[in-house]
Amino acid sequence: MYELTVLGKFAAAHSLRNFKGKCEDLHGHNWKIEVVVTGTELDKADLLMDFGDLKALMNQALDRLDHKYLNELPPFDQLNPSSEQIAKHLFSTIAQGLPSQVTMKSVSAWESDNAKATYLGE
Ligand SMILES: Nc1nc2c(c(=O)[nH]1)N=C([C@H](O)[C@H](O)COP(=O)(O)OP(=O)(O)OP(=O)(O)O)CN2
Ligand SMILES: [Zn+2]
Repeated sequence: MYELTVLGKFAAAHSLRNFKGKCEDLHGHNWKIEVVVTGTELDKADLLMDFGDLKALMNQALDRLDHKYLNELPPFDQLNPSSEQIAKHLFSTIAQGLPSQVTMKSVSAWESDNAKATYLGE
């Protein structure tokens, strides 16, 4: 089994609905994102998949969030833009673009240097 990890980042504003504290107010974060995929079959170049292709898929998903007010952007107009929901959203978005021999393992969203949420699938 092989595992690849790529890192990305985006900056955005959010507010957490029903959060009884300061995070209910509008504020922003520089999220750091970790995407981890796995698979067993290597291609003719002995790659599970090209890091560049995986980064391109990730960055396409992150570009949609970058410098936005997340609460106005689907699905976060309905779901709270917590780091948990951001990780889950990126997991399903990026998974749709993976080649058939590659499986999404996890997406982690670091909200600060010392706090992250990870989505591992159902
Ligand atoms: N499990 C989660 N907990 C919290 C989330 C989250 O997405 N998942 N998000 C927040 C807020 O976004 C909030 O902005 C974080 O604020 P806080 O915890 O106070 O952290 P700070 O960046 O202000 O750093 P300090 O450690 O307090 O200095 C809250 N919880
Ligand atoms: Zn926040």
